[in-house]
Amino acid sequence: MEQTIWQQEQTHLNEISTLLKKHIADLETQLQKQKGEIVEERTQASEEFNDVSGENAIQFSQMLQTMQLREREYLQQSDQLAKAQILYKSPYFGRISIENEQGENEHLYIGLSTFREQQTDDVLIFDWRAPISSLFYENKVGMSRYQIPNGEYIDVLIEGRRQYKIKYDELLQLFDADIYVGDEVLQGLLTDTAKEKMKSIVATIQSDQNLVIRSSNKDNLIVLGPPGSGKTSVAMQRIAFLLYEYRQSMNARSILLISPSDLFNDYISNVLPELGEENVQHTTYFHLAKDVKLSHYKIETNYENIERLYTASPDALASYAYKGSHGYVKQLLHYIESVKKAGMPFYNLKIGEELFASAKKISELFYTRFGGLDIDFRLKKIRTLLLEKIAQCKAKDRKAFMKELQAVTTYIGTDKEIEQQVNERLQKKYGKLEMTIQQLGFVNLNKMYVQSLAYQKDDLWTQSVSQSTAETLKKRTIYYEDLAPMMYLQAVIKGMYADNTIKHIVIDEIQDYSYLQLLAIKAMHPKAHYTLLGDKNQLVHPQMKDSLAETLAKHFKVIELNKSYRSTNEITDFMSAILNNTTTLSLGVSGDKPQIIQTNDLLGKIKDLAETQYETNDSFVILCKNKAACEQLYTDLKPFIPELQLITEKQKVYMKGLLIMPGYMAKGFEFTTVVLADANAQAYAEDMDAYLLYTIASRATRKLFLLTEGTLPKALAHIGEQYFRKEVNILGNKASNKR
Ligand SMILES: Nc1ncnc2c1ncn2[C@@H]1O[C@H](COP(=O)(O)OP(=O)(O)OP(=O)(O)O)[C@@H](O)[C@H]1O
Repeated sequence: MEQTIWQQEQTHLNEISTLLKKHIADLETQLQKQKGEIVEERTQASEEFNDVSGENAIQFSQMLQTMQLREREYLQQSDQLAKAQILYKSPYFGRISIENEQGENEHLYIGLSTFREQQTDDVLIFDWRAPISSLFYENKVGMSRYQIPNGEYIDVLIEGRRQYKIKYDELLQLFDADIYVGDEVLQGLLTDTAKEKMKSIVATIQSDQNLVIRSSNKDNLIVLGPPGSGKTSVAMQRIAFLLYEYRQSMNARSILLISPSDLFNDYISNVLPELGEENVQHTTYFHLAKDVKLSHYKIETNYENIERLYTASPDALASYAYKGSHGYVKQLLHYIESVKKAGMPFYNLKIGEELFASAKKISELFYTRFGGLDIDFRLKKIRTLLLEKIAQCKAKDRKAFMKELQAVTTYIGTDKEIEQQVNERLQKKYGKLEMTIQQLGFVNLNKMYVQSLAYQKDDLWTQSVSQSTAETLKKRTIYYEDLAPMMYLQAVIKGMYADNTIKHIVIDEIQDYSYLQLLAIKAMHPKAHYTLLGDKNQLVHPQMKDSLAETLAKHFKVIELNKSYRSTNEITDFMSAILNNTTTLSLGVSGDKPQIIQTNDLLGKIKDLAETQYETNDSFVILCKNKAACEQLYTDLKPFIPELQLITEKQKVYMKGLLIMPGYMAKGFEFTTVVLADANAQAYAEDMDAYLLYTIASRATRKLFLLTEGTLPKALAHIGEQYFRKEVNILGNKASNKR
C-alpha cells in the first residue's frame, strides 16, 4: 500500500516535472526569438530615424510604443521563466485533498508559484499565496473555509493533507499530516541549522503565522512574539504575500522594509528571491535621515548611541529618556501648534555679508500675508517670493556682469564663452542661497527643536537640556535621540519629503523604536500601512523602555505568536528562566543544557570551545557586552584562533564562521553556538541588562556557553540549577570540576 502511494506520487511528480521542463524550454525559445526581434527593431529604428522631426516624428513615436510593448512582454516572460526555473527545482511541497462542489475528490498541489497546463489552462500547482492554498496551512482536516478576494468565504471539506520533500523530479519524503504543529517536515527543517542566510519558511508556515501573513494590506498590525517565534520570517513571507495579492496595485518599490542594520538587511536578502520575488526596498532608520536631507550632519548611529550611554552621566541618560518620552512628544506637538500663531524662528538670508532677506521680514510674511494657510504652504509661498526676488537680482547682475566683461579690451572669449562666465559668476553668487531657499532652509529648524525642548516644561533642567542640545547641533552633530524630533520637524514643518509611493512599511525589532520615531516615519510616508514586529523583552538598548505596542494598541491590530522554533528546548527554557518568562512554548529539538563555566583562564577556555565545538561552515559567535571588550578579546584570541573575525558596524555582508561582536549587535541573528565571554556581575550590573542577557541567550540554536571569571550577574545567578550544567575550570586545579 505504502509502495503504491509512493509510486503514484512519483509518477505524478514525473509528469509535472516533464511539463515544467517543456514549459521552460518553450519559454526559452520564445524569449530567444523575441530578443532577436527586439535587437532587429532597435537597429532598424536607429537606422531609419536618425532624423525624428516632422512626419518622421509621428512614425517614430508609433514605433517606439510598439517597441516598448514588446520589451515589456519580454520582461514579463523572463519573469515567468525565472519562476518556472525555481519551481522546477522543487515543484511543490504540499497537497490538500478536498471534496469539490460535485462531490468528487480533488487533489490540489501547492508550490512557490502557479503552474498551469498550457493547453487546458488547468491549475497543476497552486501558488502558496492563492486563497485556496490557505487551507493547507490550517492545522486540521474536516470542514474548513477560505476567503476569496471579494470577502466571501467558501466552505470546503478537507479530506487529507500531504507534505513532500522534493528535489527536481525526485521524491525524497512524503507524509500525511493532519495536525500541523510539530510535524516531521518542520522538525526536519529545525534540525537543519547550517543556514547561510535566512531561508523562507513557506513549506512549514504555522496557522498563527499564516494569519499574520495573509492579513489585508489595510490592516495595521503589531506582531509580538518571543525570540525565535518567526517574526522576521513572517515579515518576509507577508511581503511576498502582499506582492502577490496586490500585484495590480503594488510592486517591490511600493514596500519598504526597515530593519536594524545593513548587516541584517543582507542576512534576510535571500528570502524574497528564493520565493521568486524581487527584493523590496530595504533601509534602516539611520539611513532615513538622508531622505529628509539631514545627511550633512554627523549623525550618531544606534550602536554608537548604545556605547555612549553605557558610560554616560546620569544627566545624559535623563536627557535621552526625556527626548524619547511621550510627554515630550505631546509637548512637541503643542509647540508646533503654537508656532502657527507666533514664535517661528527664521534665519537672516545673506549673500556674503549683504542681507538679502531679514528673519523679521520673512516672519512678517509668514504671520501676516500668508497667516491663514498651513505652515508648509506659508513657507512655500515665501519660497516663491524669495525665488522671484533672486531672479530679479540675477537679471540685474547679469546685465552688469555682461557689461563689465564686454568692456574688457583684450580677447576673453566668444560671446557664448562670455555668457558662460557670467553664468558661473551668478551661480557662485546666488547658487547656495537659491538652494537654501529651494529647501525651505530659511526656517531655523535647529532652533525650533531646541525651543520645543523647553516649551511648557521650562525649568532649570530642561533649559540645560535645551542649551546642550543647541551646542551639539551647532557642531553639526545629531545624537541618535535627536534624530527623531529633527526628522519629524523637517518632514512636518516643510511638508516636502513625503514619499507617497510607499504603500506598506514593515518594521522589524519595533521595540527599539520610540513613538516619535514612528511618527517621523509616518510623516515621511503618509500613504503607508504598517506591519510592525517585535518583542518587548528583547531590549538591548540601555535606556529603551518599550511601550510602543501599548501606545499603538488602539490603532493597530495586535497579534501574538507564542511558540519558538529557533533553539533547542533546553536553551529556550534557560532563556525563559532569565526573565521568569514561562509563556514561551518551544517547538525546537532536544539538545544539551546550556553551560555556565567559571574560569580563571578565559582565553584558554574560549580557545578550547572553538576547537571542540566549532565545525567548518558552522556559525560560532563570541559575545561581550561592549565594543571595547570585544576588541580586546579579539586581539588576545586572534593568535590562537586565526579564522576569528571581529564584526563591527561597518560590516555589511553577512557571514558564518568564527565571529566576535557585542551582544547588542547580535540581535535578530542566530548562531549554532553562542559563547558569552563576560558573564560577570560587573559587566551586567543594571536591571535592564537582564533583557540584554535574555536576547543574547536566545541567539543560540544548539549550544550556549556562559563564561564567568567571578560572580554571575543577578539575572543569571537566580536561575534554577535544573536549567544548566555547571563547570568550574580553575587553572591550578588538576581536573575541572563538572557536574
Ligand atoms: N513555521 C516555521 N517553519 C520552520 N522554521 C521556522 C518557522 N518559523 C520560524 N522558523 C525558524 O525559526 C528561526 C527564528 O525565526 P525568526 O528569526 O523569524 O524569529 P524572530 O521571532 O524574528 O526571532 P527574534 O525575535 O529572536 O529575532 C529561524 O531559523 C526560522 O527559519
